[in-house]
Amino acid sequence: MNGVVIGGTRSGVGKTVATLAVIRALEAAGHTVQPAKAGPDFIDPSHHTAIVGSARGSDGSRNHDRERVSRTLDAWLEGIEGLRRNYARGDGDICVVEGVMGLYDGDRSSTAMVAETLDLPVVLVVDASAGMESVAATAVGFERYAAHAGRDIEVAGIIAQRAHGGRHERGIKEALPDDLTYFGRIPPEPDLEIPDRHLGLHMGDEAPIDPATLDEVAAGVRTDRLLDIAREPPTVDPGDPGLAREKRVAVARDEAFRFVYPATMERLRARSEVVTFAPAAGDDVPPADGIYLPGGYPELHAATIADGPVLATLRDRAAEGVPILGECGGMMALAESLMTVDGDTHEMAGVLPAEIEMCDRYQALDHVELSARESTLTANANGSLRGHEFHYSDATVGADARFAFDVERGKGIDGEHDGLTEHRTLGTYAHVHPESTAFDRFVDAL
Ligand SMILES: NC(=O)CC[C@H](N)C(=O)O
Repeated sequence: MNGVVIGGTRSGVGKTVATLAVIRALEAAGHTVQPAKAGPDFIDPSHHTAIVGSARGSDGSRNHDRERVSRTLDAWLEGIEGLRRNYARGDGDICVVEGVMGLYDGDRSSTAMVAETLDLPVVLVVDASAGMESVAATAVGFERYAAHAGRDIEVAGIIAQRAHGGRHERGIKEALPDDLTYFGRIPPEPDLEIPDRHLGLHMGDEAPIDPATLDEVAAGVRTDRLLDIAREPPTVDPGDPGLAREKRVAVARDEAFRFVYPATMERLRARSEVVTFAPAAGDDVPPADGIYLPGGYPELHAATIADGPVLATLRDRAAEGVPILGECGGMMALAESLMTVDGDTHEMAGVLPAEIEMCDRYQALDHVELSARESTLTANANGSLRGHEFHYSDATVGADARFAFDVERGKGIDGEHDGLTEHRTLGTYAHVHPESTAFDRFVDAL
């Protein structure tokens, strides 16, 4: 699958909207697009997933008929081979990879590292709202910096963000040197703003950009030029399809539990039967050999979750020794209590000895590395596990708390440990990527 990387000069330059416009433009031209996101974030990919597959070809037909979930590409979490495998499992004739932060930012997995690992060309999104020739100068700087940074990447050209048509656009195009291609512009347009909340933008299904507006914007993207530069990464075996599906895993999936890497679902589905349930809609946990509670926003649905049947069932299953994994928001539901920013305290499942309190700012936001202390559910061949933490909540743990991990980098639950464990239940602030193999261990432990 050919691909391109949409990199930015900085965070907040408009990469997500540019990426959505590129996806939409390529689909309108008849292509089947696999979206992807550099870095561990769950939110931007939800916007890709919400928009992909919704464009219609010029004959009015849909280009494909199934949901195409945006893939997470992180060189540090997945490793070089893992990242290439994850890419290779994508589905489409072209992959559009949205970068993270500025092109070179991030010492463990920058957009530039992802582009280099996959040998994909970079299209740079440059803010053109207050510049013309300077837009070109910025692009030249980003191109030249690759050699200085020792990154073997090609900055192929730019998308001008917040650029008007006519004189403004002409000025930018004329200023670009021959080796930088103009791939189009995104107009200054207030309807393209995606609303924020704690942890980032609203999710794609909650705050969709009006598709008609996006289509107008997509008309400014030069798909012919993008297709010219798109190329294929080094080939890699996409990995084994998995074992027999003897076991059943129940996965919470709703507005409260929504931070799930597609690779995680694939890994679970390849090795077990997956049933989903929606605690925020009042669902109970279906019968299963193991339970996975991903992160999300349980604090926004705490009263509904507390009133429903799910917490009592989690408590019973945990005591029966059913393996349960809760990541961040999932761990919060397994804790004793959850206090929201309004000061309301809700009782949670009470499996793990922690009281959770929502704060009004980030308590952690970074990659994490954990080493296993005692656990059947975790750790790869090196005894370490890589993940990502981002949350506003803080946990106060009881003196009797038992932890599965020491924190090698990051914050974990108390600054030194992560992975509260009781019975065969594990709660982490880390979101683990399946390429760091925790999920194989989890499924094996069923
Ligand atoms: N990453 C998550 O699952 C976040 C959980 C919760 N919304 C918090 O901010 O703490």
